[in-house]
This record gives sequence, C-alpha cells and structure tokens, in this order.
Amino acid sequence: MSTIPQGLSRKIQAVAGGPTHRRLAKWASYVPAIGALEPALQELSAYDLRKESLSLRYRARSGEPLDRLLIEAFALVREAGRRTLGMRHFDVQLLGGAAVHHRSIAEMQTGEGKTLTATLPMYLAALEGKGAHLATVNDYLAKRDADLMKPIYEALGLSVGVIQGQQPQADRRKAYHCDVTYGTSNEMGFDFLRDRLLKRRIDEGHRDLFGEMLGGQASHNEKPVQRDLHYMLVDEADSILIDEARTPLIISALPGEDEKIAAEAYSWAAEVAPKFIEDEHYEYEHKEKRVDLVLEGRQLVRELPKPSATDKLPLSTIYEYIERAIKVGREMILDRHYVVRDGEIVIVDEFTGRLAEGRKWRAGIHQAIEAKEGVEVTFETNQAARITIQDLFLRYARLTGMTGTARSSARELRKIYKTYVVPIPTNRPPIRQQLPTQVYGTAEAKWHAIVDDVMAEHQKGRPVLVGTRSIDKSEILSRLLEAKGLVHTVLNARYIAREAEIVAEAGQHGKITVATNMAGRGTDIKLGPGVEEIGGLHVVCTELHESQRIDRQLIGRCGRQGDPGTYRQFLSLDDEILLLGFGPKKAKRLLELGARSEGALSGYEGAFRRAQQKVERKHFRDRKVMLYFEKERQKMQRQMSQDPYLDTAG
Ligand SMILES: Nc1ncnc2c1ncn2[C@@H]1O[C@H](COP(=O)(O)OP(=O)(O)OP(=O)(O)O)[C@@H](O)[C@H]1O
Repeated sequence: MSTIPQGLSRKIQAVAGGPTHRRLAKWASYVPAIGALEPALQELSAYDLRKESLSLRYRARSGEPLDRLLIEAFALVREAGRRTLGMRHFDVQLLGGAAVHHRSIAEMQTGEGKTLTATLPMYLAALEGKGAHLATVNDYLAKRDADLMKPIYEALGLSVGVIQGQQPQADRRKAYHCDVTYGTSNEMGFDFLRDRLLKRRIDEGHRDLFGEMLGGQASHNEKPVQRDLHYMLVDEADSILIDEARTPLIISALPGEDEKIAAEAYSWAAEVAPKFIEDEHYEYEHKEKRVDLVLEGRQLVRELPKPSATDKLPLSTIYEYIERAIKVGREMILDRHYVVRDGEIVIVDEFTGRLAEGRKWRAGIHQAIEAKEGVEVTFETNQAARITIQDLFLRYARLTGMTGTARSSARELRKIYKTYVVPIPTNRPPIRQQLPTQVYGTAEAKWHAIVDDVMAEHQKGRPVLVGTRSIDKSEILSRLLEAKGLVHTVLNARYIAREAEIVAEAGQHGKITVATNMAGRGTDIKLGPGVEEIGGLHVVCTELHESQRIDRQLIGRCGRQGDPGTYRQFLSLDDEILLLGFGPKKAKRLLELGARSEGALSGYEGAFRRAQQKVERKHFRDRKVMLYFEKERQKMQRQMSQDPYLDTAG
C-alpha cells in the first residue's frame, strides 16, 4: 500500500500514541489509495459514476466484505461530494470515516465537518442493502443533515429517508426502507416499540386498545415500519449514548380507575404543598435531593381536607404524594426545566437546550409537575411499552458514532457500548483562544460584567454569542442588554422556528446573540464579511454546566475550520454547580463570602472545576446503577418468558 502523506502522518502523531496511533496509521494508509482512484472517477459522466456505485453495491450484496470495498467506496463518495456539493472530503475526514467504519467513535473537533464525514461510512454500510441509520439529537438536525447530504447519496444511486415526529406510519415505513435513514434516537425508539406492540397484536390476533395509539386502523398500515436493526451511526454520540440514555422512552396505555384516583391525589398534593415549611414539616436532603416529612408534617397531612378519591389510598402513599409535590415545588422550575405548551408539560433538555418531545420524568415527577401547573395529569402506570436509548442501540448489529467531545466519556462508552473513542486530527490547526476566566461574588455582579464584556467586543464590531443554561436566564440577560441599548437576538426553545435564520446571522459583523444550549449542537456559525480580520466570533460562557462536554460544545461555536475566535468563562460564587458538587454547607460558605466581596475574585476557578467533576462522577454512577437494574429486570422477565419491552411494570 502507498505511503501516508507526511502532513497527515505528523497530525496523527500529535493526537494519539500507542494502539490508537497504530490504528490511525493503518487507516491513514487508505488515504493515498483513495486519492489514486480520483482522477479516473473525475472523468466519469454522472451516469457512469452511478453505475460504478451500483456495481459496488452488487459486490457488497454478493457477500464481499465491506472492508475490502472501503477504498473504492470512499473514493466514490468523495467524488460525489465534490461534484454535487462542491465539498471534497478532506484527508482527515476520510480518516474519520474509516474510524467510524471500524466501529470506533470518531472524535472530531467542533466545526470539522462531521455531517459530510458521515456520508462515507453511511454509504459503505448502506451498500449491503439492510438499511443504515443515522441518529441525531433532534428532528431539525435530522432533516437538515439529510437534505444537505442527499445529493451525494443520490448521485451514487442510493435513496435517503427522514423520520420526523408526527409523521404518518406509511411515510415512516417508506423512510426506513430507504438505503439510508436519518432520524432522532427518540423517534427510532418509539417506532421500535410501536412495531413491537403491533407484532404482538398480530401474533395474538386481536385488535385491542393499542389500535388507536398505533395510528393505523387501515389494514395497509398494519405492518411494522422498521426492518431489522442493522447499522447505526450516532451523531453527537456522547449526548445520545450518555446524556439521553438515562431517560426511558415510554408508550402509555389508556388510563384506568387507579389512574383517576392518582390524578386527584396529584392535584390535591400540588395545591397543599406550599403549606409545608422546610425544617418544620419536612427535611430536605440536598445531596440526594430528597424530601422527608417529619412528625409535624405527617400530622398536617392527616389534618388537611382531602378529596374523597384518596380515601382508597394508604396514608403512606399520601405522604409520598406530598413529598413529591414539595420536591417538585422546590426543584422544578417553569421555563428552566420545562415549559407548558398546548396544555402539556414539555421537558427542556439541559444538555441540548431543546424541547425533549415525548419524554417524561419518572417516578411520578412528571405528573406532580402537571398537577402543579394545573394541566391534565397524564398517567404514569400501565405502560404499554418501554425501552431505554441504551437498550435500543445495543440491539443494532453494528453501532458506531461521531462526536466533538467524547474523550471525557471514553471509559463509559467503552464499558457500556464496547466502542472505542478515536481522536481525529483537525484539517487546519485550530486558533481559538481562551481569554482569562472571571469569577464574581454574586450572579448580579457577574451579569453586569458579562454585559460589559459583550459591549467591549461589540464595539470592535465582532459578533458575540452568549450561552446561558436556561430560558429564564437568557431572558434576564436579554433585559440587561436592552437596558444598555444593545440590540440582540435571543435563541431558545421558544423560538425554534427561527433557529436557522438566527444562526445564519450570528456570525455577522456586530451581531449579538443570546442562546441557551441549543446553540451548542450542530450549529454552524459562519463568519460574515470582514469578521475574520477583527478576530472572529467571541463566545461568552455564563455558567458551568453539569458536564464539561456541554461547556466545550458552546465554546466550539467559535474557531471553526481554522477560523479565528475567542471565548471567556464567567462564574459566580452563587452558581448552582457549587451547591450540586459540594453540598449545602460548603456552598453556603462560598455564598456568604461572595455576598461580602466586590469586583472580580481570583483563586476560585479550580473549585468550580472540582465541583463539576463531582457532579459528572455522580451522573456516571447513576447511569451505571440504572443499567444494572435494567439488565436485571430484563433477565428476570426473560426467565418468565415475558417481553422486557412490553411487559413493563413501571
Ligand atoms: N470537505 C469540506 N470542504 C468544504 N467545506 C467543508 C468540508 N467539510 C465541512 N465543511 C464545512 O464546514 C462547516 C462545519 O461542518 P459541520 O457543521 O458538519 O461541522 P461539525 O463537525 O458537525 O460541527 P459541530 O460539532 O459543531 O456540529 C460547514 O459549513 C461545512 O459546510
């Protein structure tokens, strides 16, 4: 095989050593071989290029191993990219594609072009004709990426389908029967469950109450939509395989008598919860976030008038309703953790800043929030089917992924999914610059410093992107900017329809954009004319997230594809991360210290990172425990000849 180009060899040397380096070096040796095929492919007509591709498909379907077809396949995709989109895959992108093909999770820096890279392994996998799925974090990205990349696949004779929420069954089936299918992991998981329910219904030969939920009364709809789960490429793998993996997808059955009682109990508990006072009626355990009624609290529960429906409930259950309502009243904040939309509670995903359609909190929390907000209480029990994202992906014959930020989760990904994270070098050296972090005593002082920073960069004409952790905070900042006469745009889950437009403008001269985490995922901010010369985009981080990966995603909006860019982190001693990481005692000490201090403080940065690491470790432990219990539950059910996805007790 031909030798690796020197530049690429040096780049590989710089990102990895040991076995990872050996693997990268092997894949890099494909690069010159792919390049050697290019001149001949460039000569081909569109018709002949397609013919080449179809003959490769024939070979794959005749059983020739995909590894042997990789070089020809990648060369074809590169040529199709050049012709149709004017984008010729960079050498490092070929390397990333090879890593993904070899079942690794390719870690490519933000802005390195994962969307384009994905076409290489997707095309190769799709040649087998068993379907290749690409899962992204939301419907918008699924559609955008599929539309963007479609010309490449089509030039090579492959069909592309997209799964979207609210799509009719027939369209879904069609999309899953395409060679390549883009969609979200949630939609793919729900389709899996609906198919499973349908198959059981067909097996049992009766039409039961699930008919309506399956959305298919007509007989032609009575067929599963998915084929066997064959190949999955997870985009933003860390987010989907780790952050999202915690929440199970659930299809609920219709409510029965017990649920009606429960609904009344939730509503009543939400109404009376404000009467309960901390340390008088209940104790709050900060670390575990647990509410425990004390004697006086239980007394109060017994004294309060209750709806007659609750007569059927044991007292201990009524205490739990109250404890849950108090917990929800304390911890779950409207427009931060959730929004109310069309009479429904929709979770705001902390990790992506987007609305997590169809997801529900567990253990009655979702219902308690519904009761608190006075919307209809939907039911937690009588699940018809459930699956976790983790389970779903582990069912694929081949699972691979890409991400900008996986290294901190490498161990977890290896342990749970048996996939290795491989760093891919950047195409051009990154020149993003970190400006010194600033720590303040209070949030108020911090917000003012942020406004000053925005103003200073804005006056130079640079575009500024400010990331906030929640919708309410993005709105606080918006008011402060307004007070200073700084014209700006707000991007949060409320304004999703204008997202593309807002993002397209965010890199223009003098533009100020305030965004929740949703700007952190798959958002490509292009610099406007003249912006590169004055330093590119400036990103302001206003708080640490519960995981460092999310901070890095926001930072990754600047300095893309070798562009210039800067970022600065602002922190304050009353930030929530300190409470979460260190517990109430230490957090209170820092809070008091903060209230006494003035101006920027020094020497506290390390504490914030330590707090964040503690929170990260806790989440990791929680996920491990969840996986263990899921496995045990499934094992037990299989022993009882039950279907672990359908026969669920909650
Ligand atoms: N080979 C290429 N030639 C020309 N432009 C490219 C190439 N690859 C990627 N790009 C451009 O680089 C930009 C970044 O691509 P993309 O948004 O896919 O990056 P990403 O890796 O997904 O980033 P993020 O992690 O932030 O989502 C896009 O504007 C894309 O068009």
